[in-house]
Amino acid sequence: MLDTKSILDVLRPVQDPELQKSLVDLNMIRNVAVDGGKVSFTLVLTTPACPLREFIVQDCQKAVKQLPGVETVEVAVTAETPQQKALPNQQSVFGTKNIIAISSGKGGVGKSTVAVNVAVSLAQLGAKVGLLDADIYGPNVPTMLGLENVDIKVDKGQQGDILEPAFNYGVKMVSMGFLIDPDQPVMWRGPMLNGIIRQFLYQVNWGSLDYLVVDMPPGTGDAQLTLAQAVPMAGAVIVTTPQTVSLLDARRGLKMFQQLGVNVLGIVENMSYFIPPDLPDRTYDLFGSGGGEKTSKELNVPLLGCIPLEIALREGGDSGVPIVMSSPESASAKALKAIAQQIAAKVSVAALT
Ligand SMILES: Nc1ncnc2c1ncn2[C@@H]1O[C@H](COP(=O)(O)OP(=O)(O)OP(=O)(O)O)[C@@H](O)[C@H]1O
Repeated sequence: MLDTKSILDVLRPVQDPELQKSLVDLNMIRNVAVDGGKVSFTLVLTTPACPLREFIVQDCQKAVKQLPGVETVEVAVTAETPQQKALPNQQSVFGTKNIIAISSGKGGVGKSTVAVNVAVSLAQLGAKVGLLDADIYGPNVPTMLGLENVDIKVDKGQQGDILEPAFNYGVKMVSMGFLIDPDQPVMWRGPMLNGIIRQFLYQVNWGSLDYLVVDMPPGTGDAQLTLAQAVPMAGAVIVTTPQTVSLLDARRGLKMFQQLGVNVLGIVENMSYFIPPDLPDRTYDLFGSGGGEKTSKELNVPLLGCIPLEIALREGGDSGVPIVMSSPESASAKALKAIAQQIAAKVSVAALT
């Protein structure tokens, strides 16, 4: 007989491919209903950006259709992102489930480009997303998000000033660029960093967020230390280019996060190959190839993806319309979206294991 129990029994062997556990045991199958031959249930994923969504739905449908008498299987998909737990000396950001640092050993490798496009991709996929631009030396996130000339509002709260984040493309954002005078010499900025990062974590009206993406300053310095000590980090992503120097710097960054006890989610190789706009079928390895893959194998961390060098990606940054918005079908937008999904999946696995 078709009933809730028989449906759950047949779904029990279906596993979440990342967590390698039964969907039923993980409480990811809910609201099972049977109406004659019509079966329906809700699949609750661990991230709205799940890269394997279709695959899991198909697995579920296949399993239920084995039962005699089943005519149709309707699967409603939702998500509940798990929350990263704080260590005893850390203070979580109220309402924020996961903090992800986007870092690089060296400047100019495309760290902000990755941070912005990953944040917008996650929002496009239905996640609640914040972006904290902590890059004190080159805070270019406001330009890339089309928020260059916004005035941020400050609310006088009982516990001090609370900043209202700027907002575009589904992403809430604050930037060092809002607080520092662009003409101020860079050497005066370092000592302010710790205080501003804390202010950006705890005195911004972030609301509820699945992911707070942090665009870190390049290198291995104070910002990384402040963040790792203050808040529970879901993980760090290291952006690099295929050049040898850049990869060496990436290795250093990776070791630093590992020493700070921060889970390194993986490496992103940017500017992997060049796609000429007039010859989109041709690609050129301008900086050599395979470096990211080699480093990921050597250091035993995943390669989350490779992004081509594309003129439209730079133009998207300059014009304030990220490429995942303006040209979602371009090679770099597809790579960035897939990277965002990989990051989200790895964050959920880390929180649940
Ligand atoms: N794959 C790419 N294709 C084309 N242009 C790119 C690509 N990645 C980054 N760029 C461009 O390179 C420049 C530097 O990128 P970005 O600002 O993201 O680097 P960064 O590592 O954050 O630098 P900084 O250290 O100054 O913060 C930008 O103009 C950006 O648009």
